[in-house]
Amino acid sequence: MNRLKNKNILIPILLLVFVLIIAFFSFKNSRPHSEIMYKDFIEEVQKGNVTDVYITNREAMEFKLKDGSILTTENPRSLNLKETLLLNGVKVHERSASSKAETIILIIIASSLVSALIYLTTKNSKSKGGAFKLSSIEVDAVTDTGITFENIAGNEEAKESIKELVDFIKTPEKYAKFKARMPRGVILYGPPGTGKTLMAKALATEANVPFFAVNGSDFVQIYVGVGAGRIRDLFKKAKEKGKAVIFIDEIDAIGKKRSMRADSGSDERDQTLNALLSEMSGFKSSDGIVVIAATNRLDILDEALLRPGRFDRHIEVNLPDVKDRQRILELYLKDKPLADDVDISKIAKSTVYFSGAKLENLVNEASILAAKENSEYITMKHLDKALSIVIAGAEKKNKDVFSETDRKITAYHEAGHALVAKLTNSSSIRKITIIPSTKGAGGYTLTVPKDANYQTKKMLLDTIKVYLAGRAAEEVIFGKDNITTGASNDIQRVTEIIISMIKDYGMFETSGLLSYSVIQENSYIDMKHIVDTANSIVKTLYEEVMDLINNNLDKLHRLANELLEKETIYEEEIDSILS
Ligand SMILES: Nc1ncnc2c1ncn2[C@@H]1O[C@H](COP(=O)(O)OP(=O)(O)OP(=O)(O)O)[C@@H](O)[C@H]1O
Ligand SMILES: [Zn+2]
Repeated sequence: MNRLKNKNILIPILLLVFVLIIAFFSFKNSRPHSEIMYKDFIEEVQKGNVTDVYITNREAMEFKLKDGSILTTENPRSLNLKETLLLNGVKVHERSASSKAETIILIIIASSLVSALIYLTTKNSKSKGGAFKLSSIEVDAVTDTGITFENIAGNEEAKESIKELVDFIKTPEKYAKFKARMPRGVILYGPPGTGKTLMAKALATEANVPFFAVNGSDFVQIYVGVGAGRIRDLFKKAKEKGKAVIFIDEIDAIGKKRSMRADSGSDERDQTLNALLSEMSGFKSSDGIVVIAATNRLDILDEALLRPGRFDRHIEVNLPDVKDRQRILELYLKDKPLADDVDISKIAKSTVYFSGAKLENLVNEASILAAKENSEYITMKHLDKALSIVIAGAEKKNKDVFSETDRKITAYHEAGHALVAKLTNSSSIRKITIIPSTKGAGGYTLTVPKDANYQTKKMLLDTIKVYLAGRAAEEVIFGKDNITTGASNDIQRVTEIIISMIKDYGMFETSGLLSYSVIQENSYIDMKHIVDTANSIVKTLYEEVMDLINNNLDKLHRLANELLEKETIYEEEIDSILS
C-alpha cells in the first residue's frame, strides 16, 4: 500500500519536471529569428555574407551571417542547394531538426513522459476525462492559406469540380431547400506533386472558411483508441469554427482496404476508420463542412470510405500534359526576369511526365543558377541546365524517367483504340492521352459507350475490336516481335466480354442458346469447348482489326503524331484529324 501511494505522488512530480524541461528546450529551439526571403538569402550568399547554413528537413532553415547574427529563410529542400552553397564557400551543417545532444535528451524525456502517461491513462482509463488526453491532435485552423485557384495552373477539369463546392460551402441553405444531397467528402487522387493540396487550400480560400490540414498517418497510433479520439477531436475543432474545409492527406494510412494491409486484423485502424465514417455522417449537409482526402491511389481504399454520404465524389488530378506544363511554367516564371531567348513551350515539350511540383522545382533551380552567375535574367541556358539537374535527380530515384520509345509505343497503342472506335462508330471518345494516369501504366483512351438499354451482339463485338486495336496497332507499326505488355488490361476485358457472350448471352450458334453458368453450377462441364470457341472468335476479330488499321494507316499515323505532339487530344480534334 505504502509503495503505491508513493508512486502516485512521484509521477505527477516527475511529470512536472519533464514538462518544464521540455518547455525549456522547445523555447530554446523556437527562439524566433527574423526571416528573410529565399531570393534575398541567395543574394547574401553570393555577396559572400553568409558563413554557415544549417540544413534540416524543416520548412525553414537557419543561417549565420558574417557579423554572427542568425537569420532564417525558407528551406527549398532542393537537391543541389548544398553544392551551390559549398561552391560559394559557405559552411554547410546538416543536422536533424535540433542538435544531437538535444535530440538524445529529448528522446529520453519523451519516452519517460510517454511511459508515465501510459501508466496514468491505463490507471485512469475507467474514469473518463482524466487530466491527460493522449487523443488530442495538434491541428489549428488556418484562416487564410493564401492559395487561390489562380495559383493552380492547368488541371481544368479537377479545378471545375472543386469550384462547384465553393457555392455549396458558402450557401448550404440554398441546397438544403431543395434537399439536394451535397458531397461531404471528396477524394482527390493522382500522382504526387500534382496540386491536390493546392486544390483543397484554394477551396477554403475561395469559400472563405478555415482550413484544417492533417495527415492520415497522424491517426495511426500504437494505442487502441487514440486514432479514433484524434478524429473526433479534429471534427470537434472544425465544428466549433462553423464552416470549414478539412484536408486529410494520405488517407490510405487509415483507409486502406483490409486485404491490402499488413496488419489485417488491426482493431486500431478499424476504430479510426469507423470514427471517421461516423463523424462524417454526423454532420448535416447544411453545416458547410467539406472533407477533402488525398491519395495517390483510389483503388487501394476501403469501399466503406467510398460509399454515398461519405467520400462519394472522386476527382482525378493528373500529371500535366504539354499545354498544362506550359501554363504551370508560365505561372512560376511570371514574376521573374526572363531573357528574350527563353522558349517556354520548348521546355514544356521536354518535361514529359513532370508533375507541377517538379516544374516548380525546375524553375527554382534555374533561378538559383541565374543568381549564382549574377546574371540579369534567367536564360534558356539556365533552364536547360536546371532541367538536367532535375532529371538527374529523378533518374537517381529510378522513376519518372521517360523514353521516347515508350511514348511512341503508347501513342500508337492509344491511337489504335481511338481509330477503331471511330471507324466502327461503336462508342464516342472523350479524350485520348499518353500521360499515364492512376488507371494504368501507359496512356488511356476514354470511351463512352453509346446510350442504350441493351447491348446488341454487334455492339459487343465492336467493343471487343476497340479493345484489340491497341495491340493490333503495336503489331502493325512495330512488328510481331515488339508487341508489349501494355495490352494486358485490354485483353482482360476482351476475355470477359467474349466469355459472357458465349456462356450467358447465347450469342453464338456453335455454343447454342444455353447458359453455361447454369450448367456449370449443376455439373461438370468441359471448359475447353468454351475457350476454343472464344479463341476462334477473337482471332477472327483481331484479323478484322488488323485489316481495318492497315487500310487506314495514314489516319493512325496522323493520330499518333498529334498525340506525341499534344499528349492529350479531345473528341473534336480526333474528328477533325479523321475527317
Ligand atoms: N497545377 C499546379 N499549378 C501550380 N503549381 C503546382 C501545380 N501542381 C503542383 N504544383 C506545385 O507543386 C507543389 C506541391 O503540390 P501539392 O502539395 O499540392 O501536391 P499534392 O498533389 O498534394 O502532392 P502529394 O501527393 O505529394 O501530397 C505545390 O506547392 C506547387 O508549388
Ligand atoms: Zn489499350
